[in-house]
Amino acid sequence: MMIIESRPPDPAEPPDSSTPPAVRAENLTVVRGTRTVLRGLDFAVPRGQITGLLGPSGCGKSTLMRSTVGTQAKVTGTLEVLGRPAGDPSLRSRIGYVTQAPSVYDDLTVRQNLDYFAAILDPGRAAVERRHAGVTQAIIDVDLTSHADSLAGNLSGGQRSRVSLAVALLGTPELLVLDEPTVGLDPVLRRDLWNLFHTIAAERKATLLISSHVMDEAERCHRLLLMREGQILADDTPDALRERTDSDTVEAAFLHLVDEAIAAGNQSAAGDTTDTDSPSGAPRKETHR
Ligand SMILES: Nc1ncnc2c1ncn2[C@@H]1O[C@H](COP(=O)(O)OP(=O)(O)OP(=O)(O)O)[C@@H](O)[C@H]1O
Repeated sequence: MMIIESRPPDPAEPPDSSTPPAVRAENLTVVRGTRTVLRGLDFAVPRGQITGLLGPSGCGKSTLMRSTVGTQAKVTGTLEVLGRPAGDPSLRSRIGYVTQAPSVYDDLTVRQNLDYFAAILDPGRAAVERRHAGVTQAIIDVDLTSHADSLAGNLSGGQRSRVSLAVALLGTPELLVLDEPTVGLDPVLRRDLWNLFHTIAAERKATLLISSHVMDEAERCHRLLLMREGQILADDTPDALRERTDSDTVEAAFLHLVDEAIAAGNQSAAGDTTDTDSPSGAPRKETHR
């Protein structure tokens, strides 16, 4: 694998305005239990780029991802994915999704895990060779060739995460939704995975939506959705965010935006006591394009 730079390479191509964005949300609202977890979000995720979804634990990142892949209940508002309503059956083979917990069978080897999922995606005897080639390529992509015949149960946490990622890469999906794929990994593995994400975006022209609560990973994304308490604080490039907030890092920019949101919330609370929907008094959203 190549060495990653701390700044992301340019996207393969500028976003094509004639095709709809990979994800488009308007007034996206999600209720879980008795709580409104996502609060009227508006955003667009452009195609062919890496968009980072960043925010503190519990702010709603996984909920937004589950909504995008169609596994979340009680979703209202508009949510379009690759030009179709989220959850549309036609999207199943076009999206790869990796949850936070690696979903692999411990009693199967790496290759057997992939063979199993490949057979579901692309069944039939006629597809044997195509499946074999796809599985071999996915194992190479995640750098697990030397462990292809190891039982998944005997792998390290990072290696198991990469098996999950390899499963998501089968079938060359147009959109990859990765929920905290680097959590718990050492710095070298994190760097290698980010290299892989950039290769996937550049060579396959795929769109990647990647969540993280590690702010230094933000610098590796083409665009960022910064979230806090179920709302979007900012939707912009890392450069634009740093510039706009006069900050050296995305982390400092994020803190600046949080302070701004709290100050604006305090002001509106002082002037208007009727809006009790926002738990921290933060504004409903601030979307910058
Ligand atoms: N089944 C549920 N019922 C009620 N509330 C829930 C449920 N699942 C999650 N929540 C709440 O929804 C909010 C958003 O959760 P979510 O998992 O989307 O956050 P997150 O940003 O992905 O967090 P993390 O980074 O820790 O994974 C949290 O406050 C959480 O407590």
